[in-house]
Amino acid sequence: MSRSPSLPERPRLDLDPEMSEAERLSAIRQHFERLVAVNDELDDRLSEALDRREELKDEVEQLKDRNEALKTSSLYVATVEEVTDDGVVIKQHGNNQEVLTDASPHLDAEVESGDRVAINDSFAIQTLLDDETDSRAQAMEVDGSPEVRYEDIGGIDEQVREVREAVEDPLKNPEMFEEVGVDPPSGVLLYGPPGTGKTMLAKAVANETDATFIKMAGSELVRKFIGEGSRLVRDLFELAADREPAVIFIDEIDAVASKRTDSKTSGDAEVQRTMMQLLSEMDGFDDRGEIRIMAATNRFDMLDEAILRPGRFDRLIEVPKPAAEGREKILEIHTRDMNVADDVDFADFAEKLEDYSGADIASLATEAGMFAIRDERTEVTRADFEAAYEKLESTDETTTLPGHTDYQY
Ligand SMILES: Nc1ncnc2c1ncn2[C@@H]1O[C@H](COP(=O)(O)OP(=O)(O)OP(=O)(O)O)[C@@H](O)[C@H]1O
Repeated sequence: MSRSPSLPERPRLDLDPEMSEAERLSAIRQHFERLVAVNDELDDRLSEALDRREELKDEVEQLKDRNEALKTSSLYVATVEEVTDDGVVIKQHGNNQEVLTDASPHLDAEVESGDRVAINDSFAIQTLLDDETDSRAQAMEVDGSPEVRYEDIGGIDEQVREVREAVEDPLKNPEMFEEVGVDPPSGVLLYGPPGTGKTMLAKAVANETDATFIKMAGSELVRKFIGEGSRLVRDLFELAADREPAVIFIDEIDAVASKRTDSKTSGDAEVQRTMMQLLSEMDGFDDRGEIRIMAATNRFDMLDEAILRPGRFDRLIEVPKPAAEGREKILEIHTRDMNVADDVDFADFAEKLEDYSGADIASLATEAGMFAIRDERTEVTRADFEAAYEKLESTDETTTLPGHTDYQY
């Protein structure tokens, strides 16, 4: 930081009593001239300082305006194509329009070709965004060979059968559908309470068909920047086309496909645009080859009917919480690798796990194992399962777990 130069030294008047009248007059005159010079210099400094203060004030105002603009207006996402002497060429996401524009002065030196940027209504670059590949990688989970198998899923055999028919058969035997002359379902929507195995079903079917599993959370599609959600949807389908056979799985689809609300905020409009992009990708689905699309929701009641039309999510599969027999099966699955004592009767124990989801049962089994470990035992006993049950039930009184919440679906 630069320091302001030190102030000029204050002139001193030294009058010697020995001096003649004329000498004293001359000394006083010189002192007066020095005082005037110092005064002039101080005047200059003062006016410089005042100018600087005005400049800083302007800068503060500009920063305030920019801050306000960033806070209140929606920004669009674009990629920098080229930095030229005449300005910066950007390409907007969403409509691919190229525009010659400028960066805000504070970004001028930083903008480089290939950067992802946020632009305002007049196309001026406002912010440099994170690397796109990072944000895409965050938004999508890609698994070349998911480990879940059908045998790992308990209590929902009928749903497994339906998913196999709607997703696996068209991937494995497309010619059968052609010969018979029926179109396989375009998209499969799994709906039901959380933790019932919807994601597992999608992973298992991808595993069984040697397909790449590509998961995107609906909440990730609801992005801050205009054009980003629809761009991610396009990326999702492009990635699936590169990796086919592939199973696309959109979790929490209600985040992008809820019934239209009356409010007209720019955020809602953006969600709407993202949903439109999703619908248009699905409508062009016939030519997409070996890609199957699945989605899941806990909020079936909230869905916009547009996504349920034929050619879109036209196969609905309800995945409920398991009944007692299913709960027993899930208990067995999650204790497969455990050393369970002979006094444990899963059929009996499953009876009391009324309203437990598969995920609740998975945590109960882990919890029972933890009780044995704490006790330094290698065998998990009936008492451990009872203790785990008591623990989860008491947690339930203060939180919403295990899944005793009323979900509307
Ligand atoms: N039917 C089931 N059989 C065996 N394990 C299950 C079952 N359902 C859930 N689980 C266990 O719960 C975990 C979470 O399940 P999953 O992610 O498939 O649920 P989900 O229905 O997709 O939930 P959400 O709606 O919260 O995404 C699984 O990894 C598994 O351990």
